Amino acid sequence: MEHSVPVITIDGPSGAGKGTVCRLLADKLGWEILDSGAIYRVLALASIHHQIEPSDEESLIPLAAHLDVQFVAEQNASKIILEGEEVTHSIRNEEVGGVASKIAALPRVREALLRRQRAFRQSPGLIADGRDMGTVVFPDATIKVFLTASAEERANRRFKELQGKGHDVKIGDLLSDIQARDERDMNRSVAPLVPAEDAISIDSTNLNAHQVFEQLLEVVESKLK
Ligand SMILES: Nc1ncnc2c1ncn2[C@@H]1O[C@H](COP(=O)(O)OP(=O)(O)O)[C@@H](O)[C@H]1O
Ligand SMILES: Nc1ccn([C@@H]2O[C@H](COP(=O)(O)OP(=O)(O)O)[C@@H](O)[C@H]2O)c(=O)n1
Repeated sequence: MEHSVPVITIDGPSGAGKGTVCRLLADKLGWEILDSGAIYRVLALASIHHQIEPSDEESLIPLAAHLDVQFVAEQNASKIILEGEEVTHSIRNEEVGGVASKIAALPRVREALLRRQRAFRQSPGLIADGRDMGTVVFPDATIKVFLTASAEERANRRFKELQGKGHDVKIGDLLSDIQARDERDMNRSVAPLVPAEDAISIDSTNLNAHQVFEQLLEVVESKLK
């Protein structure tokens, strides 16, 4: 049965600019956002707090199924609360990203998070950011986008972002973290990072965020007409 609430999926690797373009599009259309990566990151942080190893699928499944997380909408962003504690910023480091991508390779953990992700589909529409939004979570999405950029450019973007926040980071370390995460995300057996067959691909290596948004908006406006 066709779902009446439209979804735009934006999948791609770390640092491609998905979050940035999702926010611009959500502002423009007045739609909700699903940051699915944040759910995997919150689960990763919860596993660290509870001292559960990323390979311990049996313990991670109930943790995923009962994850006590809230996304509280604020004016410009959304605040993320895990077990009563604000984790909006603490989930954003590379350690948590690395654990998230290990946990995300476990099929039954992904399964346990499916319903929670689909519940974000609410009127007037949803923009879903992740790795498998168009392939697995919302296969019937109205518009599917696969956003990429070279690994070097993505590492460079993260470098600038983290430096801007006062973190002492090395670009070489960021590049190897990104490459390790790409490798795991693309080669896992379940919901690997691949473009959906019906996705539109955009390579943002030589485009700024505004140019990517303009390209996307053209596609969206012609499809939603
Ligand atoms: N097209 C672009 N060109 C340059 N920098 C970008 C572009 N899109 C996003 N950025 C910056 O790159 C970093 C990563 O973007 P983000 O949206 O978080 O990527 P993702 O959600 O795909 O991991 C951020 O600091 C963001 O401001
Ligand atoms: N839909 C999704 C979203 C994230 N993930 C996993 O969660 C990790 C963190 O996702 P993220 O979107 O926050 O990562 P960044 O792109 O922000 O670096 C990814 O490396 C994936 O392994 C996933 O498997 N499926």
